[in-house]
Amino acid sequence: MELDTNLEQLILKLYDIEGVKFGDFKLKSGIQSPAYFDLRVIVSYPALMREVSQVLWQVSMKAEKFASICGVPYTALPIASVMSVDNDVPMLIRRREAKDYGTKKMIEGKYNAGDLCLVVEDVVTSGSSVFETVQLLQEYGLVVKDAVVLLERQQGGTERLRNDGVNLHSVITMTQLVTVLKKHGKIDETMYNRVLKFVADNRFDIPSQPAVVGNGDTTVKKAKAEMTFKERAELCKNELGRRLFGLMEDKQSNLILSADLTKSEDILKLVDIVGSKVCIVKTHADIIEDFTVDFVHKLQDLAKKHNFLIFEDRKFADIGNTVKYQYNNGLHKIIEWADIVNAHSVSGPGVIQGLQKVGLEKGRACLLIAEMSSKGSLAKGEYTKATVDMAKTYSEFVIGFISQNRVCDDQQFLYMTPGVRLEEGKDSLGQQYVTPSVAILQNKTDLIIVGRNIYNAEDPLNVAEEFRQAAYNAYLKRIS
Ligand SMILES: O=c1ccn([C@@H]2O[C@H](COP(=O)(O)O)[C@@H](O)[C@H]2O)c(=O)[nH]1
Repeated sequence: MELDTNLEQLILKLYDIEGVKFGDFKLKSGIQSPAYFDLRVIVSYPALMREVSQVLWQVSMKAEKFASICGVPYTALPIASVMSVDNDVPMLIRRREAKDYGTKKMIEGKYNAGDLCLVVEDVVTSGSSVFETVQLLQEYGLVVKDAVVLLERQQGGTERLRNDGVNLHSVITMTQLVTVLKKHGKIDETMYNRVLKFVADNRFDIPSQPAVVGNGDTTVKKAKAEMTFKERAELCKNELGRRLFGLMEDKQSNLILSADLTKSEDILKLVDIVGSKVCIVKTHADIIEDFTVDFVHKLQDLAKKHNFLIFEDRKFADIGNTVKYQYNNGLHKIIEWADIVNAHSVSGPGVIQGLQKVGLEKGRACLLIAEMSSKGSLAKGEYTKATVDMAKTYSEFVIGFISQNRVCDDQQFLYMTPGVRLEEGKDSLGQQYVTPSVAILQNKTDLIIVGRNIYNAEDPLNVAEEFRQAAYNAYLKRIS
């Protein structure tokens, strides 16, 4: 569809302020994209901010009459504020994290249960950010039927939201954007085609056919896209793995606490606080300054009390004979207390053979590191594929992967994702973060691993509960 001149001018302005860029960009999902949008920059251009708010307001006229509007944090927050003030419509603020004092409300502002609220967003790709906000508003009794977005990337967001009962009204589509920029000589034909191909090749479509998953004895048993954790337990060849699948569903938790503290007392205190919210507690024994057998016993007592498994994130990576000793002997005697350990596949299958030689008879299980969350990780492509093949060969002991994505379509395995925070971002040492919904809904992994965001929180219990809900609700949504 052709755009009117005002929208053409708006697109050119967004390009001029570098809100829209072309080249090679790594998206939060790890995918390489030829186009990148950073509309946060609009706050530095008040006239453009007003223009964007006005076009979004115009498109909101297609929505059912609403009582309030709510911007998806953060970029759409100031946009929604301008729409609210200019059009005298009340606004609600969605918090990213609950305050640990006062009301602890995640939605701020005045509203009544049953009020219709319009959601405002700057860019939609899969629709997951809009949907997270919709879900939260619904939890507070609000009703959402419509959302408006400045730029729809045409990667399936509109369809996914429609499937969730939300009509998305967009001002500009990706096709319209690149058509205008090509027409005005801002991008050439090659980039135009690259972007459109990227969009077509990277859609987050709702599965319309029953998925054909796995092979041989792990084939899906019923005509639906995704099996439940309990159903998948039946496919798992390791008893501890089966227990974990069941535990996740019984406890309604696919949250792993990464208890990366250096004093045993601090770890035990933290684990006792959040133990009821997690299905696994992950340790790094070699960072604990006062590691003792007594600490291990206390941790095991807490595991019984709160019903979670213990995962020592040892990342074995040597030849089979050496890892066998590292697992069984030494100061930490990991085999004695860790239900689960993990290994890099870099040294070949010998690492699994060495570990399973001592681990299997004790009822232990192992994860392979198929991908890492850190920037520049070499665990990708052929390495990841070879890791998956190894896991399939040793699936009596290997119950899944540490990975950022569902690295294979085999539902006997569990996919566990580190680098998860309530907001996307990174730390200063290469760690990269996605949100629980990106991990579970978009990248289709099963469990999230969270460290600093929980143990550094003033109220770890509250934050752990927030992660638990976000991750488990995302799983429920995926299987529904
Ligand atoms: O690819 C990987 C593999 C392991 N980790 C571990 O997970 C936690 C993450 O901690 P945050 O504080 O939430 O960043 C940590 O123990 C890492 O060693 C990972 O981050 N990425």
